[in-house]
Amino acid sequence: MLVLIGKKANRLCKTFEAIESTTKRLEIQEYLTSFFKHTIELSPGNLLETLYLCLNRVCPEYENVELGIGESLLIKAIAEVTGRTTQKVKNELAKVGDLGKVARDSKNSQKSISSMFGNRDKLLTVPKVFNSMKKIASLTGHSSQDLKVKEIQNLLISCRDEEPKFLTRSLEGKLRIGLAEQTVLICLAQAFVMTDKEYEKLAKAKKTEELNNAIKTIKSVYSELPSYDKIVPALLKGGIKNLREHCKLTPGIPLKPMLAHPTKSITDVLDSVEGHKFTCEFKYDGERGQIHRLEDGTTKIFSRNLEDNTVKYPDIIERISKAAKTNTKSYVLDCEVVAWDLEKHILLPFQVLSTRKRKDVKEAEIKVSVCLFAFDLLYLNGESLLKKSLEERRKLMNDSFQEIEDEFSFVQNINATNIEEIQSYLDESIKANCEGLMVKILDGLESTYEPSKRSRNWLKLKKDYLSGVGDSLDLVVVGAFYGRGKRTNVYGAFLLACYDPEHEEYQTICKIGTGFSDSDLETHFNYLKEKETSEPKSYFNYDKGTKPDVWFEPCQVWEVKAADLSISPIYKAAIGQVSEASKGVSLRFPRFIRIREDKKPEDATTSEQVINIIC
Ligand SMILES: Nc1ncnc2c1ncn2[C@@H]1O[C@H](COP(=O)(O)OP(=O)(O)OP(=O)(O)O)[C@@H](O)[C@H]1O
Ligand SMILES: [Mg+2]
Ligand SMILES: [Mg+2]
Repeated sequence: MLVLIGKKANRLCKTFEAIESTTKRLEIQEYLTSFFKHTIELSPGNLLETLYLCLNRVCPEYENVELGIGESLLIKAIAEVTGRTTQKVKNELAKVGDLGKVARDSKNSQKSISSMFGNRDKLLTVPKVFNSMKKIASLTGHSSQDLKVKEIQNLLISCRDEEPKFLTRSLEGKLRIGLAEQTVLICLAQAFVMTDKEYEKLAKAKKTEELNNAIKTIKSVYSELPSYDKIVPALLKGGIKNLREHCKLTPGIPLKPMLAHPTKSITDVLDSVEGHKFTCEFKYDGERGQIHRLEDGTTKIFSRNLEDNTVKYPDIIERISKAAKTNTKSYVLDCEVVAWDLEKHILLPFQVLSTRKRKDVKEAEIKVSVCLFAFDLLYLNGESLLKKSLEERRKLMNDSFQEIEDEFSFVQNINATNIEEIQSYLDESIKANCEGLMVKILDGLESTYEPSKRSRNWLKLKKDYLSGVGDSLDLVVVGAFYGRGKRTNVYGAFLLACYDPEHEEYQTICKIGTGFSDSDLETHFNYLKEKETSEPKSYFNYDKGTKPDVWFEPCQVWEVKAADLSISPIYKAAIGQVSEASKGVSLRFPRFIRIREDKKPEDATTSEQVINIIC
């Protein structure tokens, strides 16, 4: 069992070490729960900061502050603190593949600094590390690079033992100790239950029940209100029992959107919804928009990834108050923003929307008009609607908003019942420039809004994949091959990977050279050449036989269509999970569709989703 010694940061570091050294879920939970318990008992004021350090973040996810300090800045700081040349640090990195380990080894082999370990004032503490990281993440502008290096150096100087490793990795934004957010939530819930005085007195079965209930509560609260800034103080004040009361869906704080499950045929769909009342809606091809109207009258719009898109859509902000009826004061509305042809009154494809500017958009200069298609209402006038049925939510939405021609509309839908009706509605949706249909259960417990879940109560049915893979995949570019012939000045083909959150690694899935226009290839080359790394990242799972000419930092997600999936001896997606241990999955005839600006590498298609497609 873990020995907790020394000051707080070192204890946290020891916990990280213990977590990293095992892959057993229960052991990981035991380490972290015990650490949280100590923190709650001994220094509750540090709990929030501790939690953020575990999650490798400095603020709620939706504020989108990226740590991600570039490799070259870190190398510079490490070199200066340890008295090595940057070249030496780079050489080490090429050998070891993990800048964290390089920092630790350089630091620990350096004798002159060791005298500092005796100076307790210089030891790292959780608040010191957290505040420095927050400061580093917020620095911008001309002189910020130097200031960042200085701040990093200050931290590194005070590091000892394994601290440089975890600190460096955290600064890179890649802690990677195998600690998923769901695990952190579980441990937080357990720690609060276990520190309750009454808990020890309970019988064993009752204890298990309490723990399970607490975990359920915290997960559900977090998906409605993804902000530890709100949750941790509420927990410290009223414990887990009162959490739901203090932390509810709040306009202004985006919730993780409900996601849909892919299907491959109409009979698939009908099997799934059998016995339920359901609805078929057009599936519009634009960008998701979660519109929040706060009590104070402010309006905000958030993307699928909880990014604040308010400045991108001044036109939407302006019109939404006309669409809301007089009695509609505060709300959260789930919509799709789609490019719109004002003259012909028709939908335009996603490609048109993607040309719209992202920042500093002035209403008078907007070239791409959009129409808003509302499909769900999650909050209305001070009340969360998440637990209501879709039928009830839809009725409230229809009663609270009014359509405005060319600007705001409810999604088109019918309550079909048989294959023929669904087929003809699917054809109609394609004619209208939509991607296909969304089929949703309308009533009963299965029709509540499930934040962040890829639910079977929402099914997507796309036209072109009825007989193929069912859906496109969103994959990360991890490497490239130099082009030949016409493509000599750019990369000609790329190595793609899916993401496995369980092992925190990117697993290669195919080589792709099709679907690119000449201008696509140029765009990709110009963007990706800056992202080349000398060695593959240690968290890439690949086979030597597929080694590309250059490797990249994982930085971009591409939507890709494929004709089929097959078992492969050289690609690593879902390795060992669909066939023999040494085999993975690969895509057949992959074709590039578009860049997914709204997804980060870790939001890419997961190996579990790949398994679902192939099985
Ligand atoms: N009627 C609708 N109801 C719900 N979502 C809709 C509707 N019409 C369009 N959408 C869009 O479809 C998306 C879900 O399908 P899509 O295949 O585009 O997902 P995605 O963005 O690729 O994400 P993922 O592949 O992870 O599900 C929603 O996030 C939303 O943006
Ligand atoms: Mg879409
Ligand atoms: Mg998709």
